[in-house]
Amino acid sequence: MTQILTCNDVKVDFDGFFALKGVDLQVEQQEVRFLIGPNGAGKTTLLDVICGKTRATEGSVFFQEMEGSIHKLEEHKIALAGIARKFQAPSIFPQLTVLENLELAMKQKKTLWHMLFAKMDEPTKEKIEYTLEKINLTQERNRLAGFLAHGQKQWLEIGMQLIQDPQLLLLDEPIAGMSGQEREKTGRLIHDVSKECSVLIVEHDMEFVRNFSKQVTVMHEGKVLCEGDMNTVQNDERVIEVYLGRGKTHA
Ligand SMILES: Nc1ncnc2c1ncn2[C@@H]1O[C@H](COP(=O)(O)OP(=O)(O)OP(=O)(O)O)[C@@H](O)[C@H]1O
Repeated sequence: MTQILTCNDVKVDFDGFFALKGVDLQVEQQEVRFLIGPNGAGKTTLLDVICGKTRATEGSVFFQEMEGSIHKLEEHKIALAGIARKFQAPSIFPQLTVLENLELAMKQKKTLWHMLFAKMDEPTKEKIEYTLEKINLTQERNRLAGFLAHGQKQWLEIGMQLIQDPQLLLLDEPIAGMSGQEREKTGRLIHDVSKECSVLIVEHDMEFVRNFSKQVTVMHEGKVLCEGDMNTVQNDERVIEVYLGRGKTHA
């Protein structure tokens, strides 16, 4: 398998407080990687570094075949290079339909001329149909996004990222607030997505991780504590200590 992302010794210093103290992480092509760990472990900060929202103080982040580390690139350049980030709060346009939201997301990569004057060509239409199908919203295409159920809004947002053809999708607690059925559908969607792009997910819900993970990376106090399948990490003494040692029982 080819690596798509390599983080080497990534450190983040917030005015003297090191949120990341030297993180090494590799993600392979078509991999779904879960990132877990107690509150404050540095999971979100790591996603922020990868997408360019936060600057690493030290270390490097290599993406695909790109020359040099991407950690000094601006956020929009990293997005253009193929790293998409879905934040916890949906950023869909509630007053537009599902279809219009996807059209808008697709146009983000185009020129101003295209955005204003170009009609949707056949490949664009096909792409939108394909994405609608993938995120399970074909039937909802003409509904205003604001009226969608919570889970559907999250899927639309994932669709708006996917339509821009990322090679790596970063998700921060994608199932927060979802019903059991929505979680199940989201898990399947993520695995479906991974056929086309790698997915790195921060998640606290251990049942979801257990059900949908292959490889899990556990972070603790700004470092990677251990890696492996869920069975391996759950039985790792260090992991038991950081979860149970702090009175947490959900690992
Ligand atoms: N902008 C910032 N300035 C100062 N400290 C920060 C900043 N952002 C995060 N931190 C601190 O860095 C540490 C890591 O935070 P981070 O949000 O990455 O952890 P996390 O593992 O995602 O936690 P959670 O699971 O609670 O979301 C925390 O102690 C947090 O308070």
